[in-house]
Amino acid sequence: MATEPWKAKDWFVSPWNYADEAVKDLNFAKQIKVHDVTLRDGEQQTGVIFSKDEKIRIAEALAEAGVHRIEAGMPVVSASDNEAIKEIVKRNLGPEIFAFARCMVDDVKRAIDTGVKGVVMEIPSSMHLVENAYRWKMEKAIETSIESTRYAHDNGLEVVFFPIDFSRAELKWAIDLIERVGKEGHMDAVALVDTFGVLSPHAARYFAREVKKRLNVRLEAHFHQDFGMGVANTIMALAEGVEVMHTTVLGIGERSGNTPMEEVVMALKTMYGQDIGIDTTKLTPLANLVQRLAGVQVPSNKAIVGSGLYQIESGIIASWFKNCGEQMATELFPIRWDAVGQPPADIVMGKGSGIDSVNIWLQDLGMQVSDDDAMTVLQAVKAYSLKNKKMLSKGEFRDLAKRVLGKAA
Ligand SMILES: CC(=O)SCCNC(=O)CCNC(=O)[C@H](O)C(C)(C)COP(=O)(O)OP(=O)(O)OC[C@H]1O[C@@H](n2cnc3c(N)ncnc32)[C@H](O)[C@@H]1OP(=O)(O)O
Ligand SMILES: O=C(O)CCC(=O)C(=O)O
Repeated sequence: MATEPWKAKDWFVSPWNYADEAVKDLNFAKQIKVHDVTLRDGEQQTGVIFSKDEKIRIAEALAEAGVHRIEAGMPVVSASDNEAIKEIVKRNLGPEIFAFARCMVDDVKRAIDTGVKGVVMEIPSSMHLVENAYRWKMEKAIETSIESTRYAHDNGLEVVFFPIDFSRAELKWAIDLIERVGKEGHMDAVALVDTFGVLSPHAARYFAREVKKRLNVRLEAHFHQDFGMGVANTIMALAEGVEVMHTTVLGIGERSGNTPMEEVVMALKTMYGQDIGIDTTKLTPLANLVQRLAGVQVPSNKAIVGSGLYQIESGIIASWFKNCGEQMATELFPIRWDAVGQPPADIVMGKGSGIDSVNIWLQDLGMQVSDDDAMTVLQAVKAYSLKNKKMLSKGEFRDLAKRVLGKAA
């Protein structure tokens, strides 16, 4: 590892992330893999609908970014999903392709028919959800899990067992049941599932540790964002040796969504020294593609991929940028724009602008003005921005500057 891994060409994070005392209990797996669920759980975000072709386009972009595994969908949801999964398998894009299924032999048959390598198999696992939401007896959940996971395995599929609401179940009891399904049925991996995003980071470590003690299979983290904890929880689980993280592009997904891939990937790389092999320069183009095809609004300040992250309005920051230049851009941005495929930093003009911003824009227009005139323009910019509740375009700035300085437009 580099001697100062917190400060590299492309990033500058806190040195404390690497302090011996801070890292002593972190036990990351040698190879951490991304299992992308944008095409299944991501599409479960209300109102998000991907056509077959859109799913294929997203799968291609995920493959280009180096995602290790794609959950391409649930065949029973629609004929279009079924066809999309088949086509994604056929294209042999690079990542392993999995399908999602209920713990039902019929669902597994549909997965087999698509040609996928593996299947993520869901079953409710908390007593309250089984009784209240499914109105089943627990024994039914166990029997159908055993029968269907065995069927999947016997037919050549890799099985990731997916206990819905695992994080709200009585832990020891749930592990006992899962152990039984593993013995009498089959599982190659178990997902630590926080269906309702109700796990805290300290409990995520405990969760991973307790399951790891008892189940000798690969563990995978599937966390939701109801309290915004998905990223922290995923990293804490990975720090306990969990090998696979389930994420979506932009964190789209059911309710407040899933763990956003771009955030975990960049946090792992910069704050934990874990490069998991994703081409991070593809993160913003991938996010832009998914945003467009999903038709969702993404806040401009969204971590890593937001459209406004490298726009500098605040005058003080604009002065920092003037002094640091592109060379020392990580003094004011924790990650360089090109490392995540963002456009270069840009000074924009608005109510928060300062004198350096105005002088830079005036210079760009070829206007040499006195300090007093620059101040007059700055005050006019602030008034204009406040009145119109917007930033100024280059054209608006030029017209305003010429008007207040008494020059012909
Ligand atoms: C926490 C979450 O994320 S929930 C979101 C889950 N994802 C989705 O719902 C994806 C979109 N859903 C759909 O397209 C449809 O709901 C489908 C195709 C999945 C199912 O179709 P539906 O018309 O709702 O139900 P369908 O009648 O086919 O199946 C219901 C049966 O599945 C059984 N079932 C439900 N979940 C499971 C499971 N995990 N394992 C085994 N059986 C299950 C039910 O008990 C019921 O059985 P029964 O007919 O013997 O009573
Ligand atoms: O129930 C399902 O179909 C999906 C469940 C899920 O993604 C979750 O529990 O987080």
